[in-house]
Amino acid sequence: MTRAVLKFLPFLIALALIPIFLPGGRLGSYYLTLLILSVSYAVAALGLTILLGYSGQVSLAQAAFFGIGAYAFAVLAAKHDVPFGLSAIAALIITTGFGFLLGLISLRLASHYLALVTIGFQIIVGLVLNNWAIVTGGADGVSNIPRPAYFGIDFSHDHYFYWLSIACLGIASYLVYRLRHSRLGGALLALREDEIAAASNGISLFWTKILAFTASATLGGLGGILYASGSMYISPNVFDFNQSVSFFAMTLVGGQESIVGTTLGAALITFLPEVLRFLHAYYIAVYGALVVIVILFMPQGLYGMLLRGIDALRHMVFRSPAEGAAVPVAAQRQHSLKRPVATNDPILQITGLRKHFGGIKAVDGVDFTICRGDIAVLIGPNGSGKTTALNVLSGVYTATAGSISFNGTDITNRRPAEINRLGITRTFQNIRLFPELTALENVVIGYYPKGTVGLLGTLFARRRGFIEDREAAARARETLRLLGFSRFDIKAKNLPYGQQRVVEIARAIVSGPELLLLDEPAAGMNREETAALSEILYRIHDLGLTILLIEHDMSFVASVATRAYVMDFGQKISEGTVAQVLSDQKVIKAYLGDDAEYA
Ligand SMILES: Nc1ncnc2c1ncn2[C@@H]1O[C@H](COP(=O)(O)OP(=O)(O)OP(=O)(O)O)[C@@H](O)[C@H]1O
Repeated sequence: MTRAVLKFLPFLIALALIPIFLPGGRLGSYYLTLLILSVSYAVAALGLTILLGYSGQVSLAQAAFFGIGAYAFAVLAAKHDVPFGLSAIAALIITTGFGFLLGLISLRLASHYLALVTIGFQIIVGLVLNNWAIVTGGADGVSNIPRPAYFGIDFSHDHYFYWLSIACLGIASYLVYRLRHSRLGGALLALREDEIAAASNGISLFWTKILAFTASATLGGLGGILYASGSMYISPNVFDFNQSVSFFAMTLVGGQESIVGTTLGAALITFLPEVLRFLHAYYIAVYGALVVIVILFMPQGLYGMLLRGIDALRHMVFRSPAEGAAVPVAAQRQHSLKRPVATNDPILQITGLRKHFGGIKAVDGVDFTICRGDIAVLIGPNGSGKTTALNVLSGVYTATAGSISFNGTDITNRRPAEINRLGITRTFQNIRLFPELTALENVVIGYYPKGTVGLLGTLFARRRGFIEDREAAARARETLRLLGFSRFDIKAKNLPYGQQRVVEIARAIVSGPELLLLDEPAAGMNREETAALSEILYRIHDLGLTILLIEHDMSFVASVATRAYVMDFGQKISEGTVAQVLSDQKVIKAYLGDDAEYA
């Protein structure tokens, strides 16, 4: 709380003081009206900060939610004399419901398809507002929208209403901040960075997308209520597609991930046309060009640029201490390097597994059993179906036929997040870290399935959320240190390849799974890094994990594996110890083809 308050309070106080400096007379009250509007826009644009900035979902329908909130409130309060508070709550519920609907649609679509659907939604809402005249008043709109009177304060006075709007903005900012710095916020960011990796780390794509859309719609609705009550009159043209583009621009120009940036963006987009009015007919063109320039050349928005400038200045004045260096695992206490002993207790049983892509039989009737305590390796020539098998195991692909049983539970064709929660985690052949997040944040997201605090807890039960977040961060640090890594605060995309692999493994084991699937963990590593990796595998194994890995590096395989399975053309062709399978004629033939006899 204190951190959020310290962050926003000075900014909100500065906003609240603005009316004191406005000129008197009609000009002053005109600017005050614009300020009230810009605060209502800022609240709605904060919805896009969640949806676009955090979760990466593109929506051009924020004006629709703004409109639904405004109209639902105005119709109830002005036409049916429902008390202000009740009308506002009902309007928020209705808007959230529409957000849920759009969220459901978004589950099947992404990027430009999703953007198109949101435009369609925006247009439908515009048409309804215009044509459902009996309820919305059609083109005439709704007038005489009330303002509240609470605690003996009559908010029909513009100054008071402005301060009420600032209070709403403060509450909205606080809630968005809390969401961002919680495990649900981590899930939103993970969704933005990489959906497959997010799902494989136990994050439900369904609920996370629904959360992003409903939270965004609720804030859109709240902005609409403030707008309707602030201007006391609404008509459909305010809530059209152009306004949705304006919300988009406010979020991008200010800085799509920044709460303060979005608020400043809203003010800028509201006031810029006024500042440019001296350009007469050309002002729209110049206004458009300025917005395009900011979006093109300042991807983090104006506020992001400002913060970077301040950061650069601070670096120049006070040189920052050197970043924590990586501690090479090999340089740490050496593990006993005792080859792990496998048991005969099956943990994973695969029976008749097939995965066909049209005519390609990538996996074609494979059976194998992994026992608790195994470090099992899946080898085979390129294109033999190993990664496909792993993808089916982890729920990334659905099986064409066959069954997979984990600890006696049938997990065939379950979703990746469910499989993760049952205790199977994985890494990917082409590392799938969340590139814009730090190493620590990546690993914290791996701990997501262990968290219990939901949305209400995140927003209102601060203590529980705080304790869980602290525990997740502690576990993430501990896991990274166990793997000899200490560059917690470096963005994943800036780490060298070998260290990215280590972070990905840490992310996969932080939640304490039973079975770890590794897809070519040694790929792209030099000899030293590969040696460190075997040490890492032993440490992980020591934690009680069973490991199944795909690997091409035979000396690495020979040094770590307790059991090996060989695939060729989608089928299992050999099974046994590494030495046994490597001397199997079928395996030699699969690798060397017709040269096998000669070899
Ligand atoms: N999504 C997909 N759509 C169509 N074909 C696919 C798909 N994924 C894999 N395949 C095909 O399935 C076969 C097996 O591929 P897979 O990646 O599983 O092999 P692999 O043994 O992991 O190879 P490598 O060792 O090179 O990674 C290949 O012919 C590949 O082209």
